[in-house]
Order: sequence, then C-alpha cells, then structure tokens
Amino acid sequence: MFTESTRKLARPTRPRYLPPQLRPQNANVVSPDTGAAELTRPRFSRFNLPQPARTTRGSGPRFTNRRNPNWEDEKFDELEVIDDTSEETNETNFDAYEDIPVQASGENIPPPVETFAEIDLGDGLKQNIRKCKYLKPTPIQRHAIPIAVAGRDLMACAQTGSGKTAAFCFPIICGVLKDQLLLACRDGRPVACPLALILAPTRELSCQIHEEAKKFAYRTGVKIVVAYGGKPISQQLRNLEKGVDILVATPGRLVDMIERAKLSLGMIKYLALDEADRMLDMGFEPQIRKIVEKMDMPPPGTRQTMLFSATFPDEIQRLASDFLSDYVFLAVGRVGSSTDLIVQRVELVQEIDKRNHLLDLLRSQKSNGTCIKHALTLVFVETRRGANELERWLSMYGFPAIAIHGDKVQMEREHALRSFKSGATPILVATDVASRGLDIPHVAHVINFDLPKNIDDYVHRIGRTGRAGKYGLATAFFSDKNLPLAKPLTELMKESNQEVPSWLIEYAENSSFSGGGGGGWAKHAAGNFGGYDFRKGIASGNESSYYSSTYNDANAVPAIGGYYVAASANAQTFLGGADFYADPYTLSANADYLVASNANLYPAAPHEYAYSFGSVVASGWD
Ligand SMILES: Nc1ncnc2c1ncn2[C@@H]1O[C@H](COP(=O)(O)OP(=O)(O)OP(=O)(O)O)[C@@H](O)[C@H]1O
Repeated sequence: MFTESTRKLARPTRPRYLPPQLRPQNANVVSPDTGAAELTRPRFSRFNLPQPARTTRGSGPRFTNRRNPNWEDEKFDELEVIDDTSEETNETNFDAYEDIPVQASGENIPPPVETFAEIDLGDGLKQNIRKCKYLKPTPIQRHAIPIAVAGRDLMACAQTGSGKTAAFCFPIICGVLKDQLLLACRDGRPVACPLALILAPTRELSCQIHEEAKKFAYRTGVKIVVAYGGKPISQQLRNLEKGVDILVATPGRLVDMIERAKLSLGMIKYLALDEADRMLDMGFEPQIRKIVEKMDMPPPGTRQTMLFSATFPDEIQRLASDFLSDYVFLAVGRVGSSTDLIVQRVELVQEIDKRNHLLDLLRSQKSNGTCIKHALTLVFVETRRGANELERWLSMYGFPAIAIHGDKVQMEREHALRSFKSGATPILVATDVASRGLDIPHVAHVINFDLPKNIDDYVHRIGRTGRAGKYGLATAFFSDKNLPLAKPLTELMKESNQEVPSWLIEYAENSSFSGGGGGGWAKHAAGNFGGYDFRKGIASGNESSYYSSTYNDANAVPAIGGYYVAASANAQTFLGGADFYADPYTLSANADYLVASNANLYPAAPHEYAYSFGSVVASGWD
C-alpha cells in the first residue's frame, strides 16, 4: 500500500474541507469585477479561431501549416501552435480539483506523477502537450496516464470536465508511436487495420475526440480517422484507405465497416470506451459485446482496454469487467459525483408553468447582460418533439434558440452545434444526445427544463458547464413527476456543497419512505450512489490499493481483505455514503456563496429568479 504525498498532512484533527467556490479566487477564476464575461473567457483561443499563416510573432517560434508536410491530410488549418515562452496561459483552474480524494484498487498499481515530464510519452507528444498549454496534468491524468502507459487495463471514473479525454488519448498515441513493428506488419493488408479503437456513444462526441486526438498527435505521424453514422460511408472509407492508426468511432458505423470487410479489428492493441457506462448500458451493450467479443478483436490480456466515465454504476462495472484483464480501478472523487464548481439550483415548477418560468429566467439573464455571445445556455428536455416545440416557443419570444436531437439529420445536428458554439444561437435545446462528453466552451448555464429519470444523466447534463476548473450554473425545474429523483438529487447536492431547498429534502424523505413500493424506480433514479470499485466486496488478500486525499494519507488502515481504506471520517464517507464532504460550514456558507456568486454569474433578478419555489400540481409519471 502506498499513499500519495502531494498534500500529506499528519494532522491531529480533521481539517475542514473548503470547496473551490469558497476558496480565495485567483486571477484565472471568476473575477468579482468581471463576472460572467470573465467566467467564460475562451480557452485555446488560438485553436478555436482561424488564423492567417505566420511563421514568427513575438518572442518565440511558431509553426504554421506551411511547415507541416501532412497538413493537407490533417485538415488542421485552424491550428496555430505557440511555444511555451508565450505569456499566455491556459485559463483553467485545475487547482479546484486538487483536494479531491483519489482511490485506486488493483494489483501493483503504478504510482501517480506530478508532471507530464515524469512520464515517457515521447518528444512529439510532449511537445504537443505543451503547445496545447496543458501545463500540468489534472488529477485523473496524474493517476491514469502512468497506469495506462504501463500497459494496464483501467476502469477510470472522474468528474465531468476534468480531462479524461487526454487521460486515454495520451497513452494511446504514445503506445502507437512505440509500436513501429506492428505498424510495419500491417503494411500491404487489403483492409484497414488500426492499432487503437476509441468508441464513443454519439457522433458529436466522436468528432470531438477525433479533433482533440489530432491536436495531441500533431506532426507525430500518427494517423487518426473518425467514423460515425449520418454521413456518407464512402468518404469515411476513403479516409480509412489512406491509413489509420487510431480509429475513433460510434458503434453502428464501426460494425457496418467491419461487415463490409473494409476494416479489421485483428490488430487492435488499445481499446478505449469513453462514456463507458453509457456504452455498456442496455441500449448499446449488445453492439459493444459484438464488436469486442464477436469480431476479430484480440481478447482481454492481449489488448489493453481502458474504460472512462464520470459515472459507473455497480452493475455496469460488473458487465465491464468481462472486457478487462487484471485491471486497475481508479476513482477521482466518488463515482458519479458532480463537481462543486457547478452551482446547482432546483426550482419547484408546475409542468404547465415551465415555459413561462423559463422565459422569466432567460429574461432575467438577458437583463443582467449575461445572455451574450459568450455565455451560452443549454436547455435539456425529455423528448425530440419537446425540443422542437421549445425551440419554436423561445424563438417566438425573442430568444434565438436551436434544437439538437436524434430525429434531425446529421447536417442539421452539426449546424445546430456550430451555431450554438459560435454564439450565433446562444440557446441550445437538447435531448440527452448532447448530455455526455461534449466540451463546449462558454456554456455558462445548463437548465434542466425536464429532469432526466436517472441521477447519472443529471450529473452528465450539468457537467456541460463548470468544466476545466471554471465555474458554472445549473438550474433544474422539479415537478412532482420527478419525485423518484428527489433523494439521489438531494444527496448529490449535499455532497457537492449545494444549498438544498427544504421542500426537496421533504420530498426526498417522503420518497424514501415510499421506497418499498416504487423500488424499481427509486433504484433506477438512484443510479450508482455510494458506488466505487465493485470488486471491493470480493477483494482478495493480495489486492493492493491506495487511497489519497488531502486529509487522510497518514491514516490509511487495512479494511476488507487487503483492501485499504483511509481512517478518517471523510474517507469512510467517501467510500460508502452520501455525506462525503459534509462539513459544518456547508449550508450557511453555501447560501452566502450562492447569493454572492449569483451576483457574478447571473445577478438575482427582481422576479425572484434566484429562489422561487412556487406550488406544484401533481401530474404523475408519463
Ligand atoms: N492538463 C490540462 N490542462 C489544461 N486543460 C486541460 C487539461 N486536461 C484537459 N483540459 C481541458 O479541459 C477540458 C475538459 O476536458 P475533457 O473534455 O477531457 O473532460 P472530461 O473529463 O472528458 O469530461 P466529460 O466527463 O464531460 O466527458 C477540455 O477543454 C480540455 O482541453
């Protein structure tokens, strides 16, 4: 057993946890003076904005497309690379994640690192990491990258927006770069034989991972191709024919390509499932099983498998373990927790009142000057039809909105996303198709117009804001229809130091009393609450693990058959319960923070936007 020493504290008393929003803010975080504009200042502005080709500027060398021999292939013309002598920094505040406890279990776990320099990632990749302005690894990267680079299978769980994409992309790119021999054996084969496969549940997420991976692999020679439905397969097949080392794909299109005998998985050495719990839930599981077990992919143990998500229910962990061999389980924070960078608010709103309530909310935002180009609002609804209707309604009332959902053709979906990202249409009305993985800069507010049925979906939806160390706001309209969600929502909010309205606590208490009858629903809504490595219950005496946190490194004690847990009250609640982070300061301090921070984010409006808990009409479940 070992413990991380980053903030090793041999304190006699339990320290008080101070969540990020209550800590002194540094210049890179929301400034009280600049408010929302500051909150949403663009990251990677040099990547996002098309730039004319230049060779030099300012103090350091710059690379342009003219100097890249593969430039045409990579279609990467918006990338302008800047060297690290620039004074600009990536405006993220990843310090916000520093205090989050980390749990790892499995055998012989490679230790975490503090810097990218400590890992043998190869010069090309390291250079790109610097060019991307990733100054230091996030906690999930610190722990996951050494494990993956050591060739271990991994099931990793970390909060939304905390950098999981790089945590699986870096080891894959690094591995492909080292696999020159395999690359040579592949030559001359009639079908495309990628060495790595990254699967994601939506087309948009696949495209995003593809774009990110291309930045990380810039000028390394690693070829990355994307394949997803809704676009003509012919172009994607042509891209495959040009050569592919890493294939990013959605499951349906991938199967199609294999069945057309255009693609073989026979040489896959690295398999990553992003949003792995979604990929293995009832909707996708048969298809994933087909891809992983029934096509020609090498079996576990001969390939390296990495599963990542912010949520990982026990039953899905159990399923996933079929695909893994001698894996390390890694959790940064409790499995399924949400980041406390997101201010969560829940408002009691009758179904019939929701539209007007939304208009009031948006008007209040607008009057406070926050409905501007770089403060985007993402509104989640339950149905595709509901999305179309709300799009029309909002547009009719002067709020430019656009909908994205599964009934739209791909071109429309892409148009909607582009229009939203650019700020041309600052409100996106979405179904769950946009709930996972999407990293859209400047999403300042997520509104759950209709709450999802499952707390895990809620975690992913609100996670579209408050990313990469930035603060965000999430508002949920809660109606009687959402009763089964009351308990898990209350627990989640308490855990992330949010103000929980008293009516919601009452609902939660009532719903737990009636839990026997509505057991199925309650279980469904509860998601993975309290979950961590499901193997805990069956841990063998040989299993080793570490648990690191701000508080309890020095106090770790063996617990269940060689499975180590930290001794402090905090650690125990982390492992088992919902009261993690429950410190005496919570409610009153949080209330102050909400008022204070609302002034920065969305100053409270006279129409009681901030705390308007009206009456509710019971409408029952659909
Ligand atoms: N080490 C780093 N330094 C600076 N920025 C980073 C670093 N790692 C990741 N980022 C940025 O943080 C943002 C969030 O990362 P990413 O999309 O990988 O999060 P995630 O954990 O996969 O989120 P989700 O659970 O929603 O899929 C991205 O804009 C990414 O470029």
